[in-house]
Amino acid sequence: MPPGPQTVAIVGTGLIGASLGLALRRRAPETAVLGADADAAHAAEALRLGALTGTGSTAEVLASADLAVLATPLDALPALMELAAAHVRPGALVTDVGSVKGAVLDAARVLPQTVRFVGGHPMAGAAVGGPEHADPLLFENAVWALCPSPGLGDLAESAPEALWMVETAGARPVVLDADRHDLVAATISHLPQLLAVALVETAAETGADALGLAAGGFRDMTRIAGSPFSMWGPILRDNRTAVADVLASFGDRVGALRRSILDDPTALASAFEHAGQTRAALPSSSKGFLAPLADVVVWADDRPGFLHGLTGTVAAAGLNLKDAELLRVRAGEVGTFRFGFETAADADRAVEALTEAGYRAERRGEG
Ligand SMILES: NC(=O)C1=CN([C@@H]2O[C@H](COP(=O)(O)OP(=O)(O)OC[C@H]3O[C@@H](n4cnc5c(N)ncnc54)[C@H](O)[C@@H]3O)[C@@H](O)[C@H]2O)C=CC1
Ligand SMILES: O=C(O)C(=O)Cc1ccc(O)cc1
Repeated sequence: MPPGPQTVAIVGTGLIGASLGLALRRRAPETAVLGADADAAHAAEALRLGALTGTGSTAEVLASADLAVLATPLDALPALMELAAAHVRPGALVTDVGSVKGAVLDAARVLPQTVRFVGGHPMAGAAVGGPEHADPLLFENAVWALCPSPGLGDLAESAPEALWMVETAGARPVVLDADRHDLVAATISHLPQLLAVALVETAAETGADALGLAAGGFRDMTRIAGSPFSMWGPILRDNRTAVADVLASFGDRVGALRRSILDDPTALASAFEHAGQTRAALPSSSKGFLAPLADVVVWADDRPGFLHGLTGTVAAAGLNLKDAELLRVRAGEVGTFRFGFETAADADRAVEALTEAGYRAERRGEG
């Protein structure tokens, strides 16, 4: 891992900022992490949770930083770039966590030549904001997109602090250009957010009885429908061109599905088959699209302490759980858990230890 900075400043200590602080404090306790927030209660809460080693005004923390992370909603960034231009020390690196990158790289042009900027976007989050929902493991195994300013070249040479931050947070850096990032984010993040909203609105328009009948599929597809507009409004504004293009292509696809439902069952079947194959090829066990983890599936028992015993067995075998997911559960019925391990050997050992302890556990997938 590249060497870390002495002092990190996090401006905006909400969900993402405080989660990053918690992860850095855990993995790099020698690094000072200073925080500032327009809402003093958020900075105080992040400090109380142990995500920060100190707090100060935005200008103060920016002036102390070797690495400054802007973790506010997107609409605050242009003014914060001006503040960073006035206060960040020469030689320091500035980054952000915003969900759109082209507009942020434009705003970063006010930084002086002596201050480097790399746009960042962790591909992990939650539908609720605020430091009270912070989680040190939020970024574990997630992809973290990095979009360097023009002229920076290889980040390992020009901005190792950015790679250090991502890796220390437990995430996997993916370097790409801002335009490509914004088109991909429009497709795999901004479109799904809009579809979740549209699905709920469509069902609500059909009537309360429709929502009452909704099953797991509707729930899965609409989990993010309630994400805060205070975050999504600026995202959709800053990425409106790419989002409008992606919505138009999606509209064409919906139109084609409608035509094939009415007159072309073969085309409909082939769309299902192609989508099924494409979806199956996604590594289910990593949060992003990089190297998959090795999976173990464990059948749940409806008894108190089940999960505690399960994770205890894995820990007692000296194995490091990288990811966990409840796969199927309905009220009053048992489900299955998927556990992800870094290597196939770890996953095999977990199956052995769990089976010995009386659980039904199996390896899944080829990983
Ligand atoms: N929540 C999510 O799932 C993800 C969010 N992001 C991006 O991260 C950014 C932050 O999101 P969250 O942490 O979820 O939001 P949040 O609402 O939990 O935190 C934002 C914090 O910034 C503070 N703030 C607002 N304006 C400020 C200013 N001018 N100066 C200092 N502090 C200010 C707020 O008081 C709040 O504490 C957004 O730009 C979003 O695009 C990226 C990936 C995932
Ligand atoms: O909760 C989820 O599944 C998300 O997809 C969260 C999320 C929201 C915004 C981003 O820019 C990145 C990730």
